[in-house]
Amino acid sequence: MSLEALKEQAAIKAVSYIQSGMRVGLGTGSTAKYAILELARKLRDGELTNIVAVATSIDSERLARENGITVLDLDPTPLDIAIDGADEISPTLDLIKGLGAALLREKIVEIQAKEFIVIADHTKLVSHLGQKAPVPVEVVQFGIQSTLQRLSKFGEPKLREKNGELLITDNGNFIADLWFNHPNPTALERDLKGTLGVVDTGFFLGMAARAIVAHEDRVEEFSRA
Ligand SMILES: O=C[C@H](O)[C@H](O)[C@H](O)COP(=O)(O)O
Repeated sequence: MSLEALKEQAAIKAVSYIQSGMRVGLGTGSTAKYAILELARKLRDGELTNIVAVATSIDSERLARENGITVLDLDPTPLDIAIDGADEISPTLDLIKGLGAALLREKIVEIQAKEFIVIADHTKLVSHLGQKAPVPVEVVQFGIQSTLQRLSKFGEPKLREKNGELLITDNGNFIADLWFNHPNPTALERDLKGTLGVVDTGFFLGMAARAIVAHEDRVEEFSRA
């Protein structure tokens, strides 16, 4: 089965947790896209009604609206559920996110969800964070070389590019992908957040309540202990 099919399977399972009347956080990326499309299908087919959503990126907001989902701005009311992909999922459901550059809005939305469900194909499972991916760090544009120098204390930061230009996030910032070799993501997250010029990081620690991961032969589901 293709990876795309696995992503779709995980997304469809996650959307089965959405009930009519819920406020839903919509993720960003190639896996979250399938959750948005499945939610839209259920609304169209009348399997769900009275759903409002908040999106974690301009792209996801556009996709949701184009498919008939009502998207509101985030306000302080809790969301019932948020569904999103991840770049790495540890055995304790800690995550690295942001290889799609949406980490800041994702964190702002998903922290407000009563239940955050992470969805993925099996290639995202790792034994420890940083095994396969750098942690994306959102940094302000001003003084970028100074911020990169401060970040180099923690690993090797590299400014992300897209189409030959520096990538600019939905929030007008840069992304520095930081390859790190640090045994304790909680301590690293604290240090990174305390670094001048850093807005936020792609560490999502203690946030996901449930993971739905599609393998070739089964869809595995596990909850935070
Ligand atoms: O910034 C992007 C997000 O954190 C994505 O959810 C993450 O990168 C996973 O994306 P994908 O499902 O495309 O692998």
